[in-house]
Amino acid sequence: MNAIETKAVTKAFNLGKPNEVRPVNEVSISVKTGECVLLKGPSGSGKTTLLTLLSCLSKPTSGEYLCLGKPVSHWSEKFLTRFRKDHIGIVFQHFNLIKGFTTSQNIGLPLFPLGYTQQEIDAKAKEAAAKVNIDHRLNFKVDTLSGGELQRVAIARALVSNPELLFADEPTAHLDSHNSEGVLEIFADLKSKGKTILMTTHDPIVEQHPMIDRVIEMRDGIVVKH
Ligand SMILES: Nc1ncnc2c1ncn2[C@@H]1O[C@H](COP(=O)(O)OP(=O)(O)OP(=O)(O)O)[C@@H](O)[C@H]1O
Repeated sequence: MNAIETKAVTKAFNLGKPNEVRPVNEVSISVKTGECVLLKGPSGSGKTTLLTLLSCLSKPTSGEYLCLGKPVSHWSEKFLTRFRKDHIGIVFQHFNLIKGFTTSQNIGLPLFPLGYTQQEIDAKAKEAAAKVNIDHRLNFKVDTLSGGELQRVAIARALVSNPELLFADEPTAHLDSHNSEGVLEIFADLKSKGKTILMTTHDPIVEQHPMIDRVIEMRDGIVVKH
């Protein structure tokens, strides 16, 4: 089964205006359940925009997206948000953590709408933090953490709800080689448990990792290798 399937998906900004751009232009790709796929391409080629669409954070301007077999491109924001919380984990390029909140609170955020008690949320946040070696900072406000620590908090938050689909935008960008290897081990372990992973990277350590099944390459909003 395909976890991800897009049919001529386009994302346009400033539609119909002189400054219209199409960072994603009629992209048709598929990713099978359990695959680990790397999304590559030069800066500005549309990788983050495509990742944002695939992770159900935005809707395509045209085309169709089937996520875990569901026609999500036709859904309302409300359904899309619920679907994302139930099934999708996202590691953002710029982390998107909440300042003033602790590591534990940030990691636990995706669990709030899912009906867990505060005790359960704290326990799951601690477990996810331990996986990426950030459990010694659970009660620190994220404002005080280093770039590499913030990246690990962002990864723990993506893992905390045990999602079937994991999207990661440059997940090792701010990590030293030891922590990069650690993150890749976690991703490899998730893959061995049947999770589907799609990530962007410019990091050769990621590109050469044996868990990568396939590379999708983008140029100027178009998929040039699939
Ligand atoms: N909201 C927006 N409005 C207008 N243009 C946008 C918007 N979002 C993205 N773009 C443009 O789309 C293009 C692709 O951006 P995107 O961030 O997807 O590229 P990328 O391949 O992820 O780049 P990088 O490797 O540098 O992160 C860029 O030229 C960007 O300026």
